[in-house]
This record gives sequence, structure tokens and C-alpha cells, in this order.
Amino acid sequence: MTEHRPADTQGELKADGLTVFYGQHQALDHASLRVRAGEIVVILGANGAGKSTLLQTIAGLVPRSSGSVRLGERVIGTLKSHQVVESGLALVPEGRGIFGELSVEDNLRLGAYARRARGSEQENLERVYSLFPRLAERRRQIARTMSGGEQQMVAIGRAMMSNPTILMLDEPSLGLSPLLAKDVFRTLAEVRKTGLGILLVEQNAKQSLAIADRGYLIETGQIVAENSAQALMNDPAVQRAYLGGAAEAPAAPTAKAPPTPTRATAATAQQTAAPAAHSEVSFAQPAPRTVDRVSVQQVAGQSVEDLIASAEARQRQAWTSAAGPNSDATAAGSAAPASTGALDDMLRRMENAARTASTASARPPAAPAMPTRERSQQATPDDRKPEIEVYRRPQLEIYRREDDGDAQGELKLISKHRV
Ligand SMILES: Nc1ncnc2c1ncn2[C@@H]1O[C@H](COP(=O)(O)OP(=O)(O)OP(=O)(O)O)[C@@H](O)[C@H]1O
Repeated sequence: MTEHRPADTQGELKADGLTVFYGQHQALDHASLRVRAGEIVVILGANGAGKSTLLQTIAGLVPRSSGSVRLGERVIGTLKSHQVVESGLALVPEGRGIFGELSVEDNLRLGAYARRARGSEQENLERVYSLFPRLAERRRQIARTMSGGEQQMVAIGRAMMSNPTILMLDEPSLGLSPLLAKDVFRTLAEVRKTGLGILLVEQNAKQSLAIADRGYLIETGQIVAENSAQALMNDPAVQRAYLGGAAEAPAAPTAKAPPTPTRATAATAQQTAAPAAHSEVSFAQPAPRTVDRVSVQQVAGQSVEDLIASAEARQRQAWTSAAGPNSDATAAGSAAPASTGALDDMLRRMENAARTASTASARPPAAPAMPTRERSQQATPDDRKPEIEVYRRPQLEIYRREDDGDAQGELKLISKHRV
């Protein structure tokens, strides 16, 4: 493999006190982190905790109200996003953002638009191909016809074509089978060897911590913990919250928690409540070992698109009635509300199917906006119903239960849809 020498091998990414508001909603609260060249750092947090916002703010895509970002000696927090790329920071966004109609190689070459990379385009391309031999074999293939894992490799490869010092990735394993996800993580470990620093947002805590050097926990926009990946992996609270130890989790906190937790209590709430937020369906009996796979269409009698459309309509209706007649939400959600009966019925059928077959489940968006901390306090880990996540913005998540010989099988998030 060609040894990659980024322009600034000493370049450490340092974000300090990043605060971000989306309108009234505070998505980041003085979040700070650092990533050194040659290390992998993972950010773990529940849905809506602010992980993507953190990456996008560092990349200059989301404006911040305070805080600073430096890459090496350079202040990059004041730069436009394309200038941030020029300075050596590349982001692989959630959903990859590759051009489906272009060939693999055309996608990769598009990544070399940065001035810092133009002179070394061919060299960088060879480097990407040596890291991802499968892309070399398929350089002429139209990108949309590649598998999910291969498309993720195209996205990572394209980011590497800008010759970055630091590579940021937003949920690179999203939607991939365990085998393909493993491939992607293995590849990231290889990328690290080339000297890049990698900042990773992941739902797959187990595999990401396994390759990471350090990790941060984020809750409601605050970094509540930082430690080595090994220490995080061995931390019982992290195990309960992120590594599938939900069964032994203590009861979720009750209304005793103060309304504005300190960082320490926020961390505790995160660690205790997250298992409930992440679990989908609790089973009265252990799930059968051998199960048939069930598609969403089979279970719900509707396509994923129809499911999303009715969930969005329902969310709009909930927002409209919660916000009152003169609010912005009312204006934004003025589309005709859908019948909620059909959706409820469908969700019941999905829940039943998930109980008996334990292969498919979907988590709907529901209910009007409520602060995430309130959600944590109300969560009950042994709730039999599919966990209803409450978002400030509607979101539907679709999960697949992996049948890997494990009695319970692991729930894998396969797609997320935001309105
Ligand atoms: N463009 C936006 N406008 C308004 N609110 C937003 C916007 N983007 C994110 N949010 C809100 O900010 C909060 C943090 O969102 P963010 O996407 O950063 O979380 P996350 O941790 O990446 O979640 P997930 O794991 O579900 O992707 C959430 O409450 C989200 O609803």
C-alpha cells in the first residue's frame, strides 16, 4: 500500500466550546473535542443528541453561535465549507452523497477538486485503489449499482481524494449488513495507518469502539464524557447504554431528576435512559433461534415510502394541534392530516410480527416536540411496545433484526428519514 503523507501530519483538529441553535432549539452546548493525526475518535450518543450537528459545525456547514475550530495552527472555524476542505478536513456525510449515475472513478475524481489535491490526483487515486481493491476492480461500474458497503467505500475514497489530514464520517455503517459494516470498519483502521485522523459518529458502538483510540459521549448537545475506547468499552454504564447490555439496565430515572441536569447528572441520565431509547421491542419470551425474514411490505402491507408519508402526515397533525392556531408549526404543517387509525393499525401489526418473527421492526416518529431529557425520564426499559422516539423534527427509523444465530439477534438501523 502506498504510504499517504498528508500535507500537515501534525494537524490536530481542535473544536472548543461549540454552541449551535436551530431557531430556539439548542443543538450543541459548548461541545469540545480533539482528534490527532493517526487516531480514530468516535462520538457516541442517542438519537438527536447532536452528533451530526457537531460534525457539520466543524465542517463549516452549520453556523455556530460560539466556539472555535482549529486544524493544526490554523483557525478554520471562520472559513466557508469549501475552504475547510482546502485546509485538510473532509466529511463523509450520512447517506454517503455519492453520484449514483456516475462511475466509481468519476465519483472518486470529483473528490479531487480541492486545490490542495489537484496536483496529486492520480497518486491519490492509486492510494484509494490500493486501500479499496474492490473499487479498483469496479472503477467503471455505475455507482448506484454497487452494494451499500461498496458505495460507502466510494464515499470514503472520494473524501480521501481531497488529501485530508482529518476525515470525519457520519454513521458510515448505516444500512449495511454486519459483514459489510465489518468491512468498512476494517477499512477505516487501514485508513488510520496512512496517518489520517478519523472522527467517527456511529450507532454501532461495539464495532466502532473496537477500532477507535478514544471516544466521547454526547447528550442533548453536551459532551458528557471522554475516555479511551478501551475504558469506554469496559464501562458498565456504556455497556448498558450502547453495547447491548440493556437487559441488565436499571430502571430509567424517574421525575426525581432535576429539570436542568448538571453535566454529571446528564451523563447519568444518558447512560441509564439510553437503553430504553435504543431498544425496539421487548420480548416476553426469548425470540426463536431460527426465523423467517419479513419485509416491511409483508408486515405492514405498505411500502416504506407509504409508511414514511403517513408517519409524516401524522407528525404534522400532532405538531399542528400541539402548537396552536397561530404558531409557525401550524403554518408549516398545514397539509391535510392523515388518518391516524391506519398507521396505528399498521404499527400494531408490525409489533406483532416483530414479536413472533423477531426479524423486522420499525420505529415511527410520533407525538409533538418534547425535550430529550423529558423523554429520558419517561422511558421504561421493559415497555413491551415498540419504543416511540420523540423528536423535534419528525423522523422515521427502520430497523432489521439480524439473524446471526444469536437468540435475540441484533437490531440494525437500516435507514433514517427526516422531514
Ligand atoms: N436543520 C435542523 N433544523 C432544526 N432542528 C434540527 C436540524 N438538524 C437537527 N436538528 C435537531 O437538533 C438536534 C440534534 O440533531 P442531530 O441530527 O445533530 O442529532 P444526532 O445525534 O446526529 O441524531 P441521529 O443519531 O438521530 O442522527 C435534534 O433535536 C434535531 O431534531
